Amino acid sequence: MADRLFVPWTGRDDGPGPEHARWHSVVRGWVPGSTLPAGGVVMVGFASDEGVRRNGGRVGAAAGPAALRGALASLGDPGRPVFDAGDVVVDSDLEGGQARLGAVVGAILDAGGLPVVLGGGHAVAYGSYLGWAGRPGWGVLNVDAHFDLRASDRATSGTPFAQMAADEASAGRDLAYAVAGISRANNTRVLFDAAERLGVEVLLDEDCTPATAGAFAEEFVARVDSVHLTLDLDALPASVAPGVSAPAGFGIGLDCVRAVVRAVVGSGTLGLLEVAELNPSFDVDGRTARTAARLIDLAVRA
Ligand SMILES: N=CN[C@@H](CCC(=O)O)C(=O)O
Ligand SMILES: [Mn+2]
Ligand SMILES: [Mn+2]
Repeated sequence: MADRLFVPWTGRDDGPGPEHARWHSVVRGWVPGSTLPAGGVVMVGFASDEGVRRNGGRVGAAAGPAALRGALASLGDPGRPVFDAGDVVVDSDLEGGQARLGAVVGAILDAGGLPVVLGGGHAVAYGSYLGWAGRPGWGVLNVDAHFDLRASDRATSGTPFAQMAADEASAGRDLAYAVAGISRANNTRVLFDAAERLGVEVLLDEDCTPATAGAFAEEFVARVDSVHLTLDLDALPASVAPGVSAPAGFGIGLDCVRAVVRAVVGSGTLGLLEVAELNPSFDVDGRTARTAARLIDLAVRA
């Protein structure tokens, strides 16, 4: 399937002039290989739910990037240059899509930009990783009810961090991976064992408060130079984020997720922001998309 180029955004229009500016009026198209101004943010969508399908989940996340753009569009001007590189569109060739996403992310990093990756099922994370793999000092901080460390002979939405760990091990490195929001009940012993074997730092959902989540993120950022921050929306309570494949029975408070985002942004180590698992077909009144849009806005607002 052909990838989608930038399409100009639309949204509420209160009149001309910078005082009325919103995301939709300031976002510009961006093509890999071109330059970026200082502080440039580049969004790229990963329109894919093939990994969710392979993982036995509820498909629909391929429509996530469009819903995220729709929810961002009418928020006020974020105050820094924002660009949109369009969507990597994936059919059954998930691996090909991940490779294409990696190439776009790598080009954004080469241009000095901050990639903001709009998922897509959580298989998006391995595609983003392919963009930073081999660059020194990177690590991945996941906010998720699930480890996504499944052993499998092919990529799914449940395998991205196992794939990263395997690639890093092949290159003689350890993957710096921490995850906040883990549900003890929704991950089997096999997955906890895999996490322990890989030295993954874990903060359970039941232990998350804004203070513990913020401190957990601060500890992680202290040991890396650049953070791939990936937000799986199923970490949030189902009432806040119904629009996902696997809604949470408990979930962690939005204030905990905000504490993580603030800690990473405040440390100056945010290297890549990613939102995963938005499934608009299960959303209620766009609340999951709106929440995700505010988290993106929180992370990039000047
Ligand atoms: N991204 C995938 N995450 C979960 C899905 C769990 C579920 O569907 O219950 C996983 O594989 O563990
Ligand atoms: Mn996940
Ligand atoms: Mn999850």
